[in-house]
Amino acid sequence: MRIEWSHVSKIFRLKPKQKGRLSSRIPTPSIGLLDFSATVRPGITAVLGPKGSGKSTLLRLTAMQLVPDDGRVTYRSDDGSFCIWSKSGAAMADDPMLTRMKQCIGYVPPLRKMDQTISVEHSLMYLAQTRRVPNPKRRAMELIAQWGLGSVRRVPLHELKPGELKRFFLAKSLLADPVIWLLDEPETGLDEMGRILLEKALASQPKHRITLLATQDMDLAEWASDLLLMEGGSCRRYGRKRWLTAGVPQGTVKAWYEWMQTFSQYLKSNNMNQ
Ligand SMILES: Nc1ncnc2c1ncn2[C@@H]1O[C@H](COP(=O)(O)OP(=O)(O)OP(=O)(O)O)[C@@H](O)[C@H]1O
Repeated sequence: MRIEWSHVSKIFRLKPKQKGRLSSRIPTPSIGLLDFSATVRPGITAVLGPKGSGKSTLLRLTAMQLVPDDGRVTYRSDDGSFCIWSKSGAAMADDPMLTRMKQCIGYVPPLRKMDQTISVEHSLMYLAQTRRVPNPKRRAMELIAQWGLGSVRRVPLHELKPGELKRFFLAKSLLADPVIWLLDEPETGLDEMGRILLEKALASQPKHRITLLATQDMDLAEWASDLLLMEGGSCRRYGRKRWLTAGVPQGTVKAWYEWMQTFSQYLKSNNMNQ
């Protein structure tokens, strides 16, 4: 499997606020992605970049939760078959190829509150059934054990502590054993046990899986095989971690990332002075 993004753009248009109310005047555009092109292969790709550089937009779009304004995402299988997510593709909402592809994607959103009264166990079993996972009860129990949720399996989702909820989201994203695993800042709200279990899952991930790990945590990014650096909604750099980090004396993702940011700031200030 490969994921190819070709000239993908996503612009959010927010109505400007006026005296605390939404005005009907011209909306302010905000760049989510701008002419983003890249291709990723199986392995773990750390998606890095400053706040607002488009990491979450890239993941939500790849999870088919957002529709691109322009360009397309191609999910290309090893047998030559492919599936395209684009504005025109999204119009065919019940396309069986897209539905099948969506089932191959596990997405972990940034931490958010849940007001659901369903228990951890029932929620996982129900979701496994709706996704037609074989033997839903067994799969739910496997994930409860894998993510250390045994003691809270009968607890309603709205009563979970943030760390437990994060582990629940991680478990849920893996229900259908996804070929594509999208993690949006998984470190946020994660407890100590969750951190250990997440690192274990990254270390033992199946060879065919593509994991996109959007993170601000440079230690977590060390688990990646590839690095993708974003800036202003575009791909600034993509490549093997070992080659990119070989260019900095410390040889770490943190040092490479800081060096790239210094370089960016230098270029920006140089352009402003011209
Ligand atoms: N739903 C939305 N409505 C309006 N603007 C949005 C929306 N989602 C993202 N944006 C804007 O798009 C840009 C990219 O945001 P995005 O969240 O993708 O960046 P990010 O790199 O994930 O940032 P962070 O590290 O803060 O999560 C930002 O300017 C953001 O304000």
